[in-house]
Amino acid sequence: MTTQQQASETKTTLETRAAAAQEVGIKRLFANDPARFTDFSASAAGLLLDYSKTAIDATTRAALFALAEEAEVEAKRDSMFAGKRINITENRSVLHVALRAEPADGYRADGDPVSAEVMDVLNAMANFSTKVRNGEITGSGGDLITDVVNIGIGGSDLGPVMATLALAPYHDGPRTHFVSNVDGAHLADTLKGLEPKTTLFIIASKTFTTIETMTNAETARQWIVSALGEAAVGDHFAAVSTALDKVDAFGIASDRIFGFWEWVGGRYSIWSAIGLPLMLAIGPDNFRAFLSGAREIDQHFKSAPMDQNLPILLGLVGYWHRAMMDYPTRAIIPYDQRLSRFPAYLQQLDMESNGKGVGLDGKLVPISGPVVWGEPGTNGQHAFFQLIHQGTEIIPIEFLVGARAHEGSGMAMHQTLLLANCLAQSEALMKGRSLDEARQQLLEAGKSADDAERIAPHRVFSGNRPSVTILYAKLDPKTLGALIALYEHRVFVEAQLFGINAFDQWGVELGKELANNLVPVVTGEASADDRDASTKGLVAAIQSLRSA
Ligand SMILES: O=P(O)(O)OC[C@H]1O[C@](O)(CO)[C@@H](O)[C@@H]1O
Repeated sequence: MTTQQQASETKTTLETRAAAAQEVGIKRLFANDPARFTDFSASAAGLLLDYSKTAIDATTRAALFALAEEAEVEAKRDSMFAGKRINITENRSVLHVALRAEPADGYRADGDPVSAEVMDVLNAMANFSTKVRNGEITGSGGDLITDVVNIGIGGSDLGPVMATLALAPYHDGPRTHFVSNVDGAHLADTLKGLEPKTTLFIIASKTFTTIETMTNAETARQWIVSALGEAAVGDHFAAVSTALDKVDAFGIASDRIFGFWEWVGGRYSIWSAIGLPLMLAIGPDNFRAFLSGAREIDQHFKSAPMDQNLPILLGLVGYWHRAMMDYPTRAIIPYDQRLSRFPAYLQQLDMESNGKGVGLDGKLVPISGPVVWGEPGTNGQHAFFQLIHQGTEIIPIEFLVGARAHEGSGMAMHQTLLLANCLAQSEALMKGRSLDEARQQLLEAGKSADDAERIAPHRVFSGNRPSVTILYAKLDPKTLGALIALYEHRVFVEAQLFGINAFDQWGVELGKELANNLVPVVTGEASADDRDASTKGLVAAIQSLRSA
């Protein structure tokens, strides 16, 4: 059979299985296979992935593995790990895995070893963090640094925000704050209650040109200068960037500049010096544990056979739901309050990687990544789970939950209720409630036959709604590292199946260009006459409101 014939057969099989899945549903799969949980789950690096509550059966899974073979997922994975320039539109390697590697792993960016420089930066971060945490490095007046303000946006913000919150139980350093929006409210509200003499700013920007970050950095600089004088700037700023020349121009001392490399994408950079606020909060040892969890997933992704390979399995599940079942979104629902910013983090990781319309060949692609959204459980149950259970749109859910809490036995009931609700939601989505069951329940509750008949249809749950559950023991640094790396590689697997480049982000450019042109229009220095009628009308309305 030729490659084309094989691909065509795989496509036909998957389409047939998708049609069948609409009919057969998920419930029936459990009835037919009592061992379904064992057959459709896999574990690695302390993570258990249960994908049995999806409509994927053995035939479908075999076809998905064939699809991965045809898309050369494993070979392309090996190219990424080998430091090949797989980011073809920016002609760059993609080597965020090198940031959490051990020297012996021997990663090379386009042939050049990278381990030594990675270790140098990690050690410099550890040295700086230790001294800030123990008071050897102080503010300009000798005061202990009690508050760190990270100024960055996108990948220079979302990862540190998410990870710092996720690892709150491990904080034993300065308090951390994060400013990202150019809206003055963000910096103003953050600085309220902070003391210039005990505050350290980290200016985090891969390019050191992002207008939001540079505007916030300049205002923060003025806040320090007006309180402590120009000479104090050096003691109250550090910087993280690849653009070392631009940082130097800002006036930050070289021993407070932590670099990273072009082969680290912004949304893949939490492992780099972008993670400095996290290291300041939890200390170098916990940060290294965080890195080790991600490395464990890297080693697993590189070597595990497909049917045990968590990133490949999760990628195939994602592709099945997006491309074959035609579900436009997926919801990330952590039953872990400290992962409350994980959905927002994954929005950039996933949607800035796979939200593309053009493939590696420069031609339009028929389909690409889903809309990613989510909020923690149990809160989601009191907000949008109505639609998830009874709406006309099917939304695949990805539940994340830890078996153990950080809180002591005095709060054991909290974790029990959290776990019970997480399990109940995925069971309810799969099993649903039939019309007969709804009617019977109403009768048993004392409703008249007429009322039961009238109300029952409203209380039916279709069931057969897919979810996966990722279970871990406890949300500690190693587990968080593994979880993030799992999702990074899952995005990579889906990108190969969509046939797109996951590592550029040209789609963010047009808005930035137009914003720069509109600044003088908003200030009134330039006319809006050549803009479209909507923009013109809005500018006029803004100006009249601003002058009221
Ligand atoms: O770290 P920088 O260069 O300021 O960029 C911030 C963010 O802006 C983007 O370039 C576009 O959103 C992201 O990819 C990046 O994480």
